[in-house]
Amino acid sequence: MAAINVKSEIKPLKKVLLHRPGKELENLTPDTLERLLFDDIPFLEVAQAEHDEFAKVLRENGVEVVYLEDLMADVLNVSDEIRDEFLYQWIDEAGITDAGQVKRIYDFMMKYNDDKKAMVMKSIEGIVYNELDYDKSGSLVDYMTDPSELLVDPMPNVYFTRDPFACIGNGVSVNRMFSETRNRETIFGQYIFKYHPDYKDQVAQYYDRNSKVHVEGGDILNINDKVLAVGISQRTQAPAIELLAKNIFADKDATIETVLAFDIPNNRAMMHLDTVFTQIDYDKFTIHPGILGPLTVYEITKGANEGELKVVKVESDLESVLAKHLGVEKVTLIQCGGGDRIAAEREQWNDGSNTLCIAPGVIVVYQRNTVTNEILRQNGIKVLEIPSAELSRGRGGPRCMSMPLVRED
Ligand SMILES: NC(=[NH2+])NCCC[C@H](N)C(=O)O
Repeated sequence: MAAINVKSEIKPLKKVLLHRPGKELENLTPDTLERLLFDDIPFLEVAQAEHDEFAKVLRENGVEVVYLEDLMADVLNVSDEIRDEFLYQWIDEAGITDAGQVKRIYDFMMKYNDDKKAMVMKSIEGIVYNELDYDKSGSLVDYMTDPSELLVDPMPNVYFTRDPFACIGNGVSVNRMFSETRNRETIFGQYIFKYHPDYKDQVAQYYDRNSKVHVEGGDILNINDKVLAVGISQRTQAPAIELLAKNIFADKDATIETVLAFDIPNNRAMMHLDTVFTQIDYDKFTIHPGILGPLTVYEITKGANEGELKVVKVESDLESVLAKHLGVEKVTLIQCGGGDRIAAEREQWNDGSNTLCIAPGVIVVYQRNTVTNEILRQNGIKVLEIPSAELSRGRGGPRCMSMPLVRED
């Protein structure tokens, strides 16, 4: 099978990419929460235990779990040139411009040279100024920097591996993110798909992280081998969807014929398409009641001439659009929180609609969404619960915390 193969949201999951949260979470402070897109500071030990449970449930159900930090360590072990290219790019994108500081950070990171995984984890964790060895007497910049300050920001959202890049068919979209903090995460995607021996020269690339417009993986849903759905959301812009569609259509090997752009509300509770609905079976979805009702969807196909698009606006409802494109008579939409507004809003906030489907009718969910989980069971879905007191503080659920690399066809 191809190195990347993801042509649905529900077919048996064979291989998935995760990141086990590390000390980057301990570099969150009340002042940085908003900028770093967290709502609270998770207790690391418990978050890690919860995450290990997530990986365990996946493995027990036949899924191969690979970690971003291991793939990146392999990449940095390929050659010293690649390692240096990464380190300097990572330092640059952390906003370090002073040549003296660049050198000190580089030298500091090279202490991890014998343990590339530790180097990767440190690059995610961030660096406090006083961790570096330095002699202030040579630099005004150093005198003016508070030693207890974070010189390099942490990347606390890396455990949401769904977003910085996204597998589409046999290719990948290496994204340009909505926020500066998350844009640094896409460096990992760039290096893994360019240099990792398992992926190098084998994976079509449908988006460039240097693009000016943003798209995030949480908005990208592989409906089937012919149809891709993308949310127009807080995180994903219309011009980015056009670019993505053009690049996919230009790939002779890609099977996708239609890109559906769903116009969803632009707010944090519904930041991505996958925070409002996820597919859980051939004809079933969990959804946030907030998007029920009339919905505008744009059907994008190839235009008359090479490189052009045809866009048709469809005013419809979610059920009809999904049924049409899935080729089923009817789809069942299972509402987060049932019919109860307070339960719906609470459980939606804790990612009750953000499930990871590992086989038709089998999903991984957060245990805390008790109302929604019970309703899912009543609908015949096999619900695998994972603990979620700490992981949920980052506002992402099992789908956000995973990037499928291979699903069965
Ligand atoms: N696919 C998702 N819904 N991801 C959720 C990501 C949450 C993350 N804290 C952010 O704000 O970016």
